Amino acid sequence: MEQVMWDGGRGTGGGEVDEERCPAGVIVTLTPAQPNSELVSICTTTDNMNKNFKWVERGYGKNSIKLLHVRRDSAVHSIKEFVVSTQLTLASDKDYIHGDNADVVATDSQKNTVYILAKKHGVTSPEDFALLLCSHFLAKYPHVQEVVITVDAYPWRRQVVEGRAHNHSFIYSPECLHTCKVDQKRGEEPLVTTGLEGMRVLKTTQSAFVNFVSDEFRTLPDMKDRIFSTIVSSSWQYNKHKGVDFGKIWVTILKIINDKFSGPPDTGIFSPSVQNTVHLIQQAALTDVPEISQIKVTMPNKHYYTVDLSKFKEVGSKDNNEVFLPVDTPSGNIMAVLSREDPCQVKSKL
Ligand SMILES: O=c1[nH]c(=O)c2[nH]c(=O)[nH]c2[nH]1
Repeated sequence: MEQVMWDGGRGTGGGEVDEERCPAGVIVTLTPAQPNSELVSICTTTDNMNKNFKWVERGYGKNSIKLLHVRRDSAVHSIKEFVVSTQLTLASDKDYIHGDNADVVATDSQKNTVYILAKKHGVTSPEDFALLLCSHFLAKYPHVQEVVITVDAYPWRRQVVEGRAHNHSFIYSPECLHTCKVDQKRGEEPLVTTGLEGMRVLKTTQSAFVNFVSDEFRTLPDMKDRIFSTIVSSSWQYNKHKGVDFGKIWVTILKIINDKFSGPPDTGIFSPSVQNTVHLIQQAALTDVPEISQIKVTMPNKHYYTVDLSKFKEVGSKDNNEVFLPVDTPSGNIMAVLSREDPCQVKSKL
């Protein structure tokens, strides 16, 4: 679609079409003048998209569709609370170019589909529900070219009361969120990406950062023993989707992150840098989980600075390694994406 930003109202009293500046054969929409701003008009062509332009991406859907599903097939109930977003890309672009809605599956209908499929098929993992939605939209609407579904799962856990798992009571345990995205193009296999977000952890020792660039810009001293705190986010791509136990793999990767950050309970694990901890996690995940082809890990370095108490007589003579100032921003931001050199090698082993 060709849009020409045009100041047609300037100096004309507003709202009048300037024939010279807006070429013939175009529809002119005059937007009302904003207070204290110049009148801006938009010229929209009725022809096909300007040949000088091409689509990079287009799609439409409903975001943040909230859903609680309760399984009640016995006295023991189970719940899943999801926030689902849908996005369809149609084979034709006539909706964008001409405003022709004949092929448009309304975002409202997309939202209804989420509830209807949850009722008909139930809900197991976020990934399986996203895969179900993708295959439904592609099968039902032959003119849909691509479907992208994202699901964020809320961290509900069954309550334990008097040492026993409760039949129908749950507690919100926001240790971290389970997210996922499934992207399926017509005629292709779905690409499943799972994520883990917002896992805030802190350890009080077994972390150092020394021997980094020393020049006129450096003020940070070598730190042989420091607090290490971060909010881990991670996402990994699957190289298959059939027969995968997504829930089990999510727990496996959560455990790897915990193991490589915390280490054994008595001794911990030494971290010479956030970068190295990120890499240890990625290496272990790609080694232990053959179903994934790559993994991204992001670890902001949430700084805790030692408070300078040296001027205070009562405590000044003693080293302070107990009282710290938590610093919200800025934080260091360390990330890496690690992939298999040859994803086919692992596929053949599966
Ligand atoms: O583990 C760290 N990596 C860095 O790159 C860095 N930079 C910094 O100021 N502190 C740290 N810590």
